[in-house]
This record gives sequence, C-alpha cells and structure tokens, in this order.
Amino acid sequence: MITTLLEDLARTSYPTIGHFLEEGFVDPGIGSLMGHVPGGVKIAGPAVTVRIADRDAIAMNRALLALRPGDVLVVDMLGDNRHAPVGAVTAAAAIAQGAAAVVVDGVATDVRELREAGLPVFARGTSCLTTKRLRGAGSAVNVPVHCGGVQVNPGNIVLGDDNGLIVLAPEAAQEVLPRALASDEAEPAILARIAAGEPLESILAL
Ligand SMILES: O=C([O-])CC(=O)C(=O)O
Ligand SMILES: [Mg+2]
Repeated sequence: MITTLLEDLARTSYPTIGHFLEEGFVDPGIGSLMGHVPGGVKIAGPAVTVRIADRDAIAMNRALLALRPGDVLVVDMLGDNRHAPVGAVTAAAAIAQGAAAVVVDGVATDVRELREAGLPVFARGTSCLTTKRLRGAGSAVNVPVHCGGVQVNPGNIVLGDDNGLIVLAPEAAQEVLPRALASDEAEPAILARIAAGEPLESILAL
C-alpha cells in the first residue's frame, strides 16, 4: 500500500503538488547537495527522524540503526547550522541500510564523497566542522521533529527533488495524488498550444 503510494507519488512532478497545497513545504534554504545529476535528483520515502542536541554524533548512529530500506532520514539540528552530522561515513552507513535519502535542517560535510556515494543529501549548506562522539541530553530518534519549518512525524512521506522538499502525512499524499497526476497529464497540451503560437489570451486564465 505505502509502496504503491510512493511509486505513484514519484510519478508526479513535485511542483505540481504545490499547485494544490500550502502546508508541508520545507524551507527552500534546504536543498540538494548533489550538484548536477543527469536526470536530476528525485526521492520519495517514509521519514525516520532524529533530533540532535549539543553536537551529538551518537544520536545519529542510533538513527542509522533504525533505518530500513527506502527510508528517508530527517535530521533536526535544533537550529545548529555549524556542526555537520552527515558526511562520508554516515552516508555509507545509510546506504548500507538501504536509505533513500538524508535531509538535514543544518549542514553536511564531505560533499565530494557524498556526491560520489550517490545518496541524495539535502541540507542548508556545507561545513568542515562536524558533530562529536558525545551524547546530547536532548537528542532522540523517531520523535516528531522540525525540518525547515515543517513538523515531521516518523512515517510521514518525504518527497524531494532539485526544486525542494515536501513532507506529507500519508493520508494527505493519497488525497493530493489524483489531482497532481491529472494536472501533470493536462500540462503537455497547454505547453504545445503555447509553442504552436496560439494567442495567450485564449490559454491563460485572466
Ligand atoms: O562525523 C560526522 O559528524 C560527519 C562525518 O564526517 C561523516 O559522517 O563522515
Ligand atoms: Mg567524515
């Protein structure tokens, strides 16, 4: 059921979802770090969440152990945009668990290795300063977190591409899906009419 929903969502153009909803859109300061990828970056998966307090790298390790194939790891750094919790080693472990992507409300590191590894990582930027092998009292795995102004509950669906990220409850994703697919289906005809030189007055809503 969830697999079919994810596959169907991945067939939509994610910006089309933005025609229909106002909630769930992650701050555009968080974007793909993958650079130019042929065909672009596109991910869809259920969220595993981690809240990281006080530069705590141990919490990230616990979150990595909670990942199952297809999951998207969503990391809330509680506003810390200096310490990177994700880099070459973290990405390799996430890939070993079969993760679909990592999203950080914060920064990441080892950007060249991340690109080589091919796991889509979304973040606010990069840093050489990383988290440390210590425990933060406020860290927690699979709790509701905040990512780019959006509350993310474990199991919420995370959609991401080169345009940005959307987080939806499965029910909300299911509801918007037919409208997004229908809109995507209608768009080529509109583009063809514009390309054919038809007067815009007859095409655009005024
Ligand atoms: O240790 C960290 O905080 C991040 C890192 O460099 C890695 O995952 O390789
Ligand atoms: Mg590293």
